[in-house]
Amino acid sequence: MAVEYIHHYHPEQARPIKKLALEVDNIQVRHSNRVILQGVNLALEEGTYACLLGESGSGKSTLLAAIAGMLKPSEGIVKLHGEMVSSTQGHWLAPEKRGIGMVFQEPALWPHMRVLDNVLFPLKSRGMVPDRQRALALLEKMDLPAATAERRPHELSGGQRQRVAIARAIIARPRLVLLDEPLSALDHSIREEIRTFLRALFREEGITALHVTHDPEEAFDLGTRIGFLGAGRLAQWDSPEGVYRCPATETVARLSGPVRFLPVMVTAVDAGHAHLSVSKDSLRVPAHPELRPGPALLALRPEAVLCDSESGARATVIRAQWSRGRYLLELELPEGDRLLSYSATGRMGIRYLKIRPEDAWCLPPETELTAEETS
Ligand SMILES: Nc1ncnc2c1ncn2[C@@H]1O[C@H](COP(=O)(O)OP(=O)(O)OP(=O)(O)O)[C@@H](O)[C@H]1O
Repeated sequence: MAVEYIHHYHPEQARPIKKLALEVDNIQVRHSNRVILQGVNLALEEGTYACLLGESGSGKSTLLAAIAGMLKPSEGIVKLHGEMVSSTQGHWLAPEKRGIGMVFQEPALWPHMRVLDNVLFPLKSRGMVPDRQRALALLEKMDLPAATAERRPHELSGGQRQRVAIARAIIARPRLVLLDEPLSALDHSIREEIRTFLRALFREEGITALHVTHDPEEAFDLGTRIGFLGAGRLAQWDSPEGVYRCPATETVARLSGPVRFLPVMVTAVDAGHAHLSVSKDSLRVPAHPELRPGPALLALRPEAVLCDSESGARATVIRAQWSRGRYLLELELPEGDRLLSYSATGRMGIRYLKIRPEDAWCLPPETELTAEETS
């Protein structure tokens, strides 16, 4: 799937040009002769909040480490705001000079310092003026009033400590903020609360962010761009809608929300659509650009399957789960394939299904590659 780069200016285009805050070009990382990342390209426009999803061990943290300068890639380049900070031709900017703010799963605050001094630490350590007013304003925006600024980290809750860590990461107006699973150790309600702060504060400050998470809800809530790493490669880099509606692979589809797959035979492909049949119905559905006639997978989100019809393919409800004001049903077709659908009722038993072709997506069967095989 094509990686999106800056859209060059064209007089007819109303879209303003934005500068690139980060360019990663053809990065390869090896550990003990094992390829961890292979040919990864991505570009972040200034002010973008991008989220990176991927299965455990797919190389997400390794990519952040390569961008931050905590490891040297064996191939490829990294540029920050147009400046080459890492290349195999000898460019190398030390991590502390890259102007990157970092937030990890654990806040890692200095226990002996007051909250205010923790937030001011990046300024002091770089010999910059410790801007107390800015620190207090950032804490205030994170709903941490002045009295909290006087406390020590152990006198705060886990969610408050992570908000302090976020304020510390942005105090020095970094060129880029990397967040590695920053909310994973927190309760659901606290995660939602901090997401609200992150969204508002990062937009207000115009900060560019790359946020690694394993939680699709978090990625879709925060990300204006979403990337997927699989076996050390970037499988997709797209808008949230693009990822959800047109996933590049079966794994991306699974990791980006509820979905089931039907094995189908594509008889023809025209103008980005595949012709196929499901339960004797002929369908023309949007298709992956690399799809060819032959065996394929039909990816069906719950929205693509209507189950309250009077007629259609017969299926049995095998599970009904109350989900945000409606039921998410799992239905089994006579051949044993399973689909998901939303319904106003959780009634078990027989339903008749219809597929909404415009909400379906046809993609080639996945060929699983491991990072080692790609080397
Ligand atoms: N220093 C290292 N030496 C050897 N192998 C490493 C090293 N660091 C990471 N790896 C391996 O690289 C692969 C990718 O690790 P990484 O932590 O980047 O994955 P991840 O996608 O962030 O995983 P998770 O979601 O579980 O945190 C893993 O197989 C890991 O064991």
